[in-house]
Amino acid sequence: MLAVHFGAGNIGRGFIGQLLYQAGYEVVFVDVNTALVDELNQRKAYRVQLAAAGKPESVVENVSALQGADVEAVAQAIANADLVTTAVGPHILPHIASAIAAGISKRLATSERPLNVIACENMIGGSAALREHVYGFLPEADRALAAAKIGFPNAAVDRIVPLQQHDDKLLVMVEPFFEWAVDQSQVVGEKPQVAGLTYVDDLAPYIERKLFTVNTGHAVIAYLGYQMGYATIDAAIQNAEIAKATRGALGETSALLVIKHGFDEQEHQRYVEKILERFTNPMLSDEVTRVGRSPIRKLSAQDRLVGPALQCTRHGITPDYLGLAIAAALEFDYPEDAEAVRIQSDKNEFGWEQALHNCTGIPAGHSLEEVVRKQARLLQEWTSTHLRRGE
Ligand SMILES: NC(=O)C1=CN([C@@H]2O[C@H](COP(=O)(O)OP(=O)(O)OC[C@H]3O[C@@H](n4cnc5c(N)ncnc54)[C@H](O)[C@@H]3O)[C@@H](O)[C@H]2O)C=CC1
Ligand SMILES: O=P(O)(O)OC[C@H]1O[C@](O)(CO)[C@@H](O)[C@@H]1O
Repeated sequence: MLAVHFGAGNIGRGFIGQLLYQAGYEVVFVDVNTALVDELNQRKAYRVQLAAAGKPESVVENVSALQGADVEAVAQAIANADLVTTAVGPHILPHIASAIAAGISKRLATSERPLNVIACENMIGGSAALREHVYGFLPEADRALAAAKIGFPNAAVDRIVPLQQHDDKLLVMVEPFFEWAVDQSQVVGEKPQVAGLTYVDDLAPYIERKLFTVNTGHAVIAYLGYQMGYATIDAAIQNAEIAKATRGALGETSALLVIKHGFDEQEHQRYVEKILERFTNPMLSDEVTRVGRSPIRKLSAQDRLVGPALQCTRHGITPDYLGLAIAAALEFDYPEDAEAVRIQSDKNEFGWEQALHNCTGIPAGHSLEEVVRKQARLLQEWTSTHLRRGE
């Protein structure tokens, strides 16, 4: 069995590639990082280490890699594949679409075998979004055939894989926990059998539970932690005020999720506690600047902060703590993050309110705007007085 996986990065190697290998797939990675592609082709294997006592390791074998620019080779691999997956980042999906379309056209010309393409990204409707991009490159004649033979089931993926800094370029350290849920209603042909992959009828509750708990909680810690001078998530969450704000924000999203999806309150609270415990893992050493990366994406109306905050206001829940994190995200001035730099320059050029509207799409006069404004003042007090670490 052959799987083509776009993105040989942290999640690609540390999660999806590992599970596919364990399920018996030969995995061909596609990446634009030449050093990574060369190393994978030279060694045909890499190590995955668990961030747990004793750092247990396993080896992923039977792997190789293609350069993303080699569209002909990538298309040929897709034509032969049994499964295609991605973990490149939401903003990269449009850039891999033409190669996937070329592969689909090649495949449809010679075979009737169904194929599923699963985007494993932190976004709602990732595979559906990729499908739109791919269809933009498919010739008219292939679209009807593709609709019957090529599935794009949406997925939710959860495993914390921080930035890697090892002498061994391929080694990847991951947390023990993982969850991969796929919408089975969109699968064509036989469902790929991968241990650790769970098929669900309705993905919405899974992805919202994950995005509005793991990613919301993480974002709250990252943006408040950055403001208060912490380098890593596990250090930041030790701060009592940050811990309180994180629990507060997850209290707001929990109330929303329980109303929206009918989750059992106690069971959901156990899920929240498990997530909070994952954030404290000192072996992950996960930088707040990684977790806070791309703040414009993270502040967008559907994403982990503004998404639940807007929905909270519609359900009578005041999103004070989410508002605090939104205010902190607007202050994330990490110079190596292009989106952070853009927000700061927008604030300078157009003012705080306009920058808030530009990033979040919160309509002028919306009650959430007032909540964020109030929390921005609170944040200023925090950071200018006793809470900035080391002062
Ligand atoms: N790291 C984590 O803990 C988790 C990440 N995710 C999601 O997984 C996705 C990937 O994240 P990471 O693995 O952390 O990022 P990463 O930066 O480690 O990996 C992304 C890889 O994609 C490659 N890439 C970039 N442009 C490409 C192109 N045009 N064609 C092929 N490959 C290309 C990069 O060279 C890199 O190797 C994101 O959507 C992220 O939100 C989801 C759950 C957990
Ligand atoms: O990968 P993104 O969307 O930039 O956000 C970082 C977040 O995603 C994760 O990498 C994985 O869920 C988390 O560690 C963090 O909440």
